[in-house]
Amino acid sequence: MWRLEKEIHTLILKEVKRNEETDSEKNILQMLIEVAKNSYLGQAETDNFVVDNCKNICFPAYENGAVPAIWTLMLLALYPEWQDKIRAEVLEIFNGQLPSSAMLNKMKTVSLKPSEHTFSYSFDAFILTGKSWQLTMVIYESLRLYPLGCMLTREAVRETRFGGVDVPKGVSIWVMMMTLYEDPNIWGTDVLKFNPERFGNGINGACKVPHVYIPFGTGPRSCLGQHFAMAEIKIIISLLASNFTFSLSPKYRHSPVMNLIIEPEFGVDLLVRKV
Ligand code: HEM
Repeated sequence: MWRLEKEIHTLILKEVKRNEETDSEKNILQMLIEVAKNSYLGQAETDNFVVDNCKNICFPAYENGAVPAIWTLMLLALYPEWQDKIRAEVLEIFNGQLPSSAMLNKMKTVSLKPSEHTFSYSFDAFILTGKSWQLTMVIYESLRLYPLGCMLTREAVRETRFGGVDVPKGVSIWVMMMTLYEDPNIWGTDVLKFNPERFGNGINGACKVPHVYIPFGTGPRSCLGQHFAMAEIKIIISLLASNFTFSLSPKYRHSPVMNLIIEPEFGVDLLVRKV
C-alpha cells in the first residue's frame, strides 16, 4: 500500500513538472500549483497539497458519473413511458448525429441568479429555459431517489447555533440526504414514486423547501464536477436511448448498498434491444 502511495505521489509530481515546463493552456493542475505556490506552505507541504487535490478530483471522476447513469437506466427500464419521452427528445435534438456541446446546451436547463440566493449555489437548477429538458428532469428525479452520497458533512469552524441546537466548535455535522429526499412534507405524498414530472417547473416547483435538493452539495465546496457529470450522464443516456430499448432482466436484484456511494449491490442487468 505504501509503495503504491509513493508511486502515485511520484507520478503526479512528474506530471506537475511536465505541466510547468510546457506552455500549455491554463488547466486545473496549473491553478492548483499556483494556489500552493502563493501560500505559506513549504516545498513538501506544497507537493502534498497538489497531490492530495489531484487524488480528490480523480477519485470522484472515476465512478461518480457512471453510478447515477446506471440508476437512471434502471429507472428508465422500469418506466418505458419515460424511455419513450427521452428517446423522442434526443432523436429530435441529435437528429442522428453524435452529441455536441451545442446540442447538449439545448437540453441545458436552468440557472439561478446568484443575488436571489444566500448560498453560492452553482447547481444550475432553478429557472428552466428551453423546452427540451425531459432528460434533465429524469436525471434530477433519479438523483433524488438514488443520491450519490448518503450524507453531506460540515465541521463547525466556530461555536454556533443550528436549528435550535448549540453546536460546539469542531463538531462534525452530517446531513443525511435520504431524510431530505423522502420527506412527504417537503415533496408531497408521492415522495417515494419515480415522478420526473415533479421537476416540470424546476426545483422550486418540485418541493416546498428548494434548498434541501442539493445533489451536488452547496456553497464554495460544492461538487467541482457537477456540470461535467450532468453532461456525461446526458450523453450516456442519450446515446443508449436513441439506439436501444431496454427493460429490467429477471436476473436483476434490487439492492442499493451504501459503500462510499450508493451503488446497486449486484449491478443492473438489462435486456437490451436495438430500436
Ligand atoms: C452525478 C454525479 C455527481 C454527484 C451527484 C456529485 C456529488 C458531489 C457532492 C454531494 C459533493 C460534496 C459537496 C459539498 O460538500 O457541498 C461533491 C464534491 C466533489 N465532487 Fe462531485 N459529484 C458527482 C460527480 C463528480 C465528478 C464526475 C467529479 C470529477 C470529475 C466530481 C468531483 C468532485 C470534487 C473534486 C468534489 C470536492 C469539491 C471540494 O471539496 O471543493 N464529482 N460531489
